[in-house]
Amino acid sequence: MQLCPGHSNLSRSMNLWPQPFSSDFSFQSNKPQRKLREPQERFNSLYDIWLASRSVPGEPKSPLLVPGAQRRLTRKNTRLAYLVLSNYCLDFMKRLWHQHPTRTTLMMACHLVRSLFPVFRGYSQALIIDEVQALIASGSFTWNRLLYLAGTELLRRYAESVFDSFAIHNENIVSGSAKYHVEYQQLKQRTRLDVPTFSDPLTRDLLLESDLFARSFNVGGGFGSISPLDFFQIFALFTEIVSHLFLILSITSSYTHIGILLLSLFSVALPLALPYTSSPFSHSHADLDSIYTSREARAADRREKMRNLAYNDCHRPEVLLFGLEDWILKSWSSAWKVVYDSEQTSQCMGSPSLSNLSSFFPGINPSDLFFALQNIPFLLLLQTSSATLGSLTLYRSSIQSVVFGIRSLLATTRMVFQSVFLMAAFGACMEIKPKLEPEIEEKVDYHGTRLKGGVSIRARNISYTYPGCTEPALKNINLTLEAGETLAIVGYNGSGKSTLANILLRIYDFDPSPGQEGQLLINDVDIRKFDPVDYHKHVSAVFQGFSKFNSTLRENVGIGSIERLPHRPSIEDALDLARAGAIVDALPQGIQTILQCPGYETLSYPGSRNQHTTNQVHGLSGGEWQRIAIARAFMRAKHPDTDLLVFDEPTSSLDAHAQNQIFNTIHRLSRDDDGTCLKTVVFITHRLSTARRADKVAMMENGTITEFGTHEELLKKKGSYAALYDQAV
Ligand SMILES: Nc1ncnc2c1ncn2[C@@H]1O[C@H](COP(=O)(O)OP(=O)(O)OP(=O)(O)O)[C@@H](O)[C@H]1O
Repeated sequence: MQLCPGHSNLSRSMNLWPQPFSSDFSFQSNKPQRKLREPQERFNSLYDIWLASRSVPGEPKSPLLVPGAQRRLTRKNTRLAYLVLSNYCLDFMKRLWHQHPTRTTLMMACHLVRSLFPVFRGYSQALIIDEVQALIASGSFTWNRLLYLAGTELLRRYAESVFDSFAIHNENIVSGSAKYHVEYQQLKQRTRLDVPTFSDPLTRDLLLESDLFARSFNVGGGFGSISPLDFFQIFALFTEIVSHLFLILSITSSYTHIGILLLSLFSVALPLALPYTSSPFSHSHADLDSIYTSREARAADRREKMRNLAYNDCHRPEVLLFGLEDWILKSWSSAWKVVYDSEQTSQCMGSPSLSNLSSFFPGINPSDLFFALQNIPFLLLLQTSSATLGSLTLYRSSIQSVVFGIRSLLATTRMVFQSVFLMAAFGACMEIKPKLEPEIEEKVDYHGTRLKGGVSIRARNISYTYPGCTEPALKNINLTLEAGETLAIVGYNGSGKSTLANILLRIYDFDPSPGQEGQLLINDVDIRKFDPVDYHKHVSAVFQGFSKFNSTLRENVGIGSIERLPHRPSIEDALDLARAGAIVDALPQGIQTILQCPGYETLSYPGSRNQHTTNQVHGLSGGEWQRIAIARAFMRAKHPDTDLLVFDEPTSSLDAHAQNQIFNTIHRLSRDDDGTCLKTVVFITHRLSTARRADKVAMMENGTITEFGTHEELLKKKGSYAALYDQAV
C-alpha cells in the first residue's frame, strides 16, 4: 500500500473549511450547521469523514492513503461509509433525481422489473418443457404444437429485449445528465479556486478524489469505480437473488436434495472462477476514429482542452486574472453536449455486431453451451425423484442465477464501498471556499475606490513564504506608488520579483513581517477586501510563465478580454499593438491557425487531428509566443476600466528593437493623448536600459527591496543598482 505524508493540521491552519457540513451542491450552503451522528468520534464536516477514511488503520499519526487508494473494509471505514450514506448520499441522489424526475423514477422501476426477468424466463421455459413432456407421455405430441410453444417463447424473449433496449436508453439519458451535472460542478469549482487554495496538499488530494468521482460516471467506470446511479443495481440484484431463492425453495421443499443442490452450486460456480476474456467485439481504439464526425471530433477535442485549461496549474493565473471561468464552462458545456449526442446516436445506430445480433436473437448465447455440463446433477435429480423436467430446468437456471447474482452483488458492493468515499470527496470539494475571497460583510466594491490615473499601491511590511517552504521568498517589503506612476522592479535571479508581482495581482496572498502589521493598500483600501474576481477585471498582465494555449491564435489572444473574443478587429488591433502582424501573415490560416506548443498538449481525440480537422497546427518561436502573450495582455490593457498593468519580463525573448517598440506601446497605452496618466504600470526587467523609462525603480535582493527611488537617485547612490546597471550597459 502506498502512503504519503499526512498534513492533518494543514487545512485547518489555512482555514479552508469554514462552512459547516452540508450536502448541498452549491458552494456556500445556508443550511444550519449540524453535527454528524457518530457514537465515538464527532465529525464536523464531510471533509473530516473523508480525511478520516484516508488514515491507515493502526497508525493514527500522519500517514495518509494516496488519493484514489482503496479503503480497507474495516469496522471504522464501514462506520465512515455509513455516515456518508446517511448524511450526504440521499441529498446527493435527490439532486440527481431532480435533473430528470420522471426518467429517474422510471429507471428505478425498470431496474426492478428487469431483475424479475430471469425468474419469469425460467418459469416460462419450465412450463413449455412440462407441456412437451406431458404431450409425449400422452402420445398427442405434434410438431405444430412444439413450434407454437417455441414461437411464444421467442416472442416473450423479443418483448424482453425490447423492454431492455428501452430501459438502457432511458438509463443512458439519466446517467448522461447526472454525469454532465457532476462534471460541470467539478469544473466550476476547479476554475473558481485560487492559487493559495490549490497550494494546500490536502486540497489537491481532495480535488483528485473528487475528479475520480466525477469521472466515474463515464461509460465503463475507468477508475475501478462506479457511478452512484449503480447504487440502484444493488437493490435490483438483491431482488433477483431473493426471487430465485424463493423458486428454488418452492421446488425442493417437498424432498431433500441437499447433496445434489451442493453439486449443482459447485458445478455452476466453477466456471465463474475462470478469468474473463475480453470481448472481441468491443471497440478497439482505432475503431473510435470512425465514431466521430469532424464536428464531433472537434467538440471532443475542445471539451478536453477546456478541461485542461481548468485543471492545469500552468494556466491558473491567467484563468483567474482574465476571468475565464464562464467562458470555459460555456465552451465545455456546448462541446460536451455535442459529444454526448454523438455517443447516444452511435449507441443506438452502431454497426451490427454479434452482440447486437444476440439482442435480436436472444436465445443464442455462446456461454449457455458452456453450462451444458451442469445438466449432470439434474439428471441425477430426475432419476431420484418424481420432479418434472420443467421444474428441474427451472431449478437449474435458478441456481445459476443465484450464484451469478451473489457474485455481482459482492463485486458491486465492494465498488460502491470505495465510491462512497469518492462521493464524500466530491461533497467536501463543493464546500471549499477560495482562500482569497473576502467575507461578504467585508467586501469592498473596487469600482467605488477607483482613482484618476490608475491604482495607488502602498505595501507595508509584507512577507511571503511559499507553502511547504521554510525560508520566506519575500521579506519586509515596503513600497509606495502613486496612481499613474510606472515602477520597474529589478534584481538578481530568485530575489522575489515575480512573487511580488503575483501579490500585487492578488494571485498570491501575503504574510505580515514577523512582529509587524503587514498591509497592502490598493487605492487606500486593504487589498484583502476586494473580491479577486472584481479586482482582476481592472488589471492586465503578462506572466513570466505565460500560458501557451494549444488553440487558435485568435483564442490565444482573445482570452485576454473574453467578451471581445468574437470581435475580430479587437484581436487584430491587439496583435498590431504587439507588433505581431508578421506572425499572423506567416501563418497558413492567419489568426485561425491552431498553435501548438510542446509540453502543453491536451488530450486529442481520435479524428480531431487527422482527416476531420481542416486547421493546420503550427509551432511558434519563443519570441513569437511572447508577442502573443503581450497581445493578450493588450486586449485588456486597452480597456478604460483597466487601472494596473503588470509585465513580468515581457520582452525577455525579444530583440532590442522589438523591446523598444513594446515599451513605447505600453507607455502609449498608459497615457492619454495629452500625456495624462491613465494606468499604473509595474514591469520586471533584467534589461536595465528599460528600467530608466520608469518613474521609480525597486532593486530587489534576497527577497527584499534594498533600494527604491528614481533611476537617477539610485545611480547617485552607487549601491547595488548602480553596480548592476554598470555591468549591464
Ligand atoms: N512555487 C514556488 N514554490 C516554492 N518556492 C518558490 C516558488 N516560486 C518561486 N519560489 C522561490 O521563491 C524565490 C523568489 O522567486 P521569484 O520567482 O519571485 O524570483 P525572481 O526574482 O522573479 O527570479 P527570476 O529573476 O529568476 O525570475 C526563489 O528562491 C524561488 O526559488
